[in-house]
Amino acid sequence: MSTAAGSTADGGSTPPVLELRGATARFGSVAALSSVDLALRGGQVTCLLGENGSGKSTLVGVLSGMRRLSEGELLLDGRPARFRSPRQARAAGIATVWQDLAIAPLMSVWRNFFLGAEPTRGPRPLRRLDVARAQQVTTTAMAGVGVVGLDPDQPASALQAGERQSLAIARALHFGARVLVLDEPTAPMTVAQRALVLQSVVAAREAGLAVVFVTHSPQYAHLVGDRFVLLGGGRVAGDLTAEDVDVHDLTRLVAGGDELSRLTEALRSARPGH
Ligand SMILES: Nc1ncnc2c1ncn2[C@@H]1O[C@H](COP(=O)(O)OP(=O)(O)OP(=O)(O)O)[C@@H](O)[C@H]1O
Repeated sequence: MSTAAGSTADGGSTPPVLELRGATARFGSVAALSSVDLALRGGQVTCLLGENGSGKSTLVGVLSGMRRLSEGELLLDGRPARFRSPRQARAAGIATVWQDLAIAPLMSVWRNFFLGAEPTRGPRPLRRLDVARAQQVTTTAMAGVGVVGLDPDQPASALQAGERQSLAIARALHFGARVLVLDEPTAPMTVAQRALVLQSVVAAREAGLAVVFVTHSPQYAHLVGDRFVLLGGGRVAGDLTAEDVDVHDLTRLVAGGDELSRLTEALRSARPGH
C-alpha cells in the first residue's frame, strides 16, 4: 500500500499526459459526470469500472473529443486543451477504440489498418501505393499486439471481435498515439479473443501509452490494470492501485459502492504526503 517517495495519490510519479480536473458534463439537468478528477500517465493502465449509467461512456466521450465539458478542464501535457471533434483529439495523440468499433468489412485488413494513410513509393507525380510495404507493416504491427500468422489481404470481415480491437490498437500504436482509450465491447467474446484484447492493452502500456480501459469485468481489469477508477452516479467512487486490492476485493468493491468509498478514503489518508 506504500507508494514510492515523490509519488502522488493516484500512484504515479511522472506528470500526466492527459488530465481532467473538476470535470462535469451535463445532459440538460442530468449530470452524467460530476467534478471528476483523473490523471492519466504514460505506461499506466487505468481501468474504468462502474455500473450501467455511471458515466463511463460520457467520460470516454470527453477524453475523445465527442463531448464537451460543462465545467472543469481537460489538460494535455499540463496545458488546457479543448477538443472540438474526435479528429482534433486524434491529432493530439488520443486514440479511441469504440465499443461499436467500425471497420470497412469488404476492405482488406491492411486497408483498414491504414485507412487513407497508406505508404507510397516513387517520385511525386507518379507516386503509387506501396502495397507490399503496407501489408508487411500491418503484419508486423498486428504481431506486435499478439495477432500472429494473419493474412493482411483477407477482408476485415473475417476478423473476430477481439482481432478487430487489436487491429485498432495496433493502428494507434503505429501512428504514434500517446493515449489509448479502449471501450470494451459489451457483446460476448471468447476467452481467446478477450485474451488478445488484454495482450494489446499490455503492448500499449509497454509502448509507453497512457491506457484507459473501460470494462464491466473486475476480473479482466485486474489482469492488466495498474489503477482502478470506479464511477458511481457520475462521480469517482473509488480510485485504487493494483497494490491496494486483489481481484477478490476489487470484485466485491465494484459490487458494493459504500464500502468502496470508505476504503478509498482510508487509503488516501494513509498515503505519504497526505
Ligand atoms: N445523450 C444523452 N442524453 C441524456 N442523458 C444521457 C445521455 N447520455 C447519457 N446520459 C445519462 O448520463 C448518465 C451517464 O451515462 P453513461 O452512458 O455515460 O453511463 P455508462 O456508465 O457508460 O453506462 P453503460 O455502461 O450503460 O454504457 C446516465 O444517467 C445516462 O442516462
